[in-house]
Amino acid sequence: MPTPAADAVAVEIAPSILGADLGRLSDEVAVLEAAGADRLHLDVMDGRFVPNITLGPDVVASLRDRSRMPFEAHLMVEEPDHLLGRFVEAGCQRVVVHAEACRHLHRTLATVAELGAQAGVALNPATPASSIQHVLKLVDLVLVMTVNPGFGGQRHLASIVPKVGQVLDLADRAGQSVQVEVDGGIALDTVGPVVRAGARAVVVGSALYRHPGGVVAAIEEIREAARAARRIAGTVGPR
Ligand SMILES: O=C(CO)[C@H](O)[C@H](O)COP(=O)(O)O
Ligand SMILES: [Fe+2]
Repeated sequence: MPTPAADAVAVEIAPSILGADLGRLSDEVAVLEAAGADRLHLDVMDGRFVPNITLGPDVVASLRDRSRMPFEAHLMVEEPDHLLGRFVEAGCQRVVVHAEACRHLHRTLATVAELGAQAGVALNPATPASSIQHVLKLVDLVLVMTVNPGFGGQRHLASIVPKVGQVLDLADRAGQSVQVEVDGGIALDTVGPVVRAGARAVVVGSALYRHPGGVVAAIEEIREAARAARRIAGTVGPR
């Protein structure tokens, strides 16, 4: 299997641990790393922005010592400014905040960069691509949500997928380069359209843990389906 970096049609796979056995979290992370995950997607929920509570920076810090994968924190947190430093110190290379959760989005993203991490911005299904036009120069990643955030295992909203192309068009016109990652209900049957729309990374949660062959087989199959979708689309350039 070619390494993603050497593979012109690679799509990065970022497992979400939401579907894992959280009582064995560090073992589950080790399995994902051994399975070839490109980075770990850490879903942080505050019980306010979304109706669920998950993990905080102390849990991330203890996982950091046990894994060499890049960590990406997806902060589903209302007004997250006070937590940005905690997640960077805990070892997150990228911090993704929700456009809808930040009163001063530009300032929040600039703070992430000042803290030395890569900044990402996430969009709820109802939030248009145009709402982040003014911050595209501050982010390296746009996370397009294809579920309403808050829970793993929800049905993928295929109607939101065209937003991937809309974000990429906006970035092109602004002369900015961003990666679009799609999060929500990604599985073998949903990964193709999001990749053909231009996504170059996908978050995968419950599909990994539902697969009868286990996490390794699930990552392998979804990675191959994503590569096939890129080949079919004939889009092996940056998009
Ligand atoms: O941000 C999220 C939910 O808010 C999760 O990353 C996402 O839902 C992953 O789980 P699944 O693949 O099961 O949808
Ligand atoms: Fe997520």
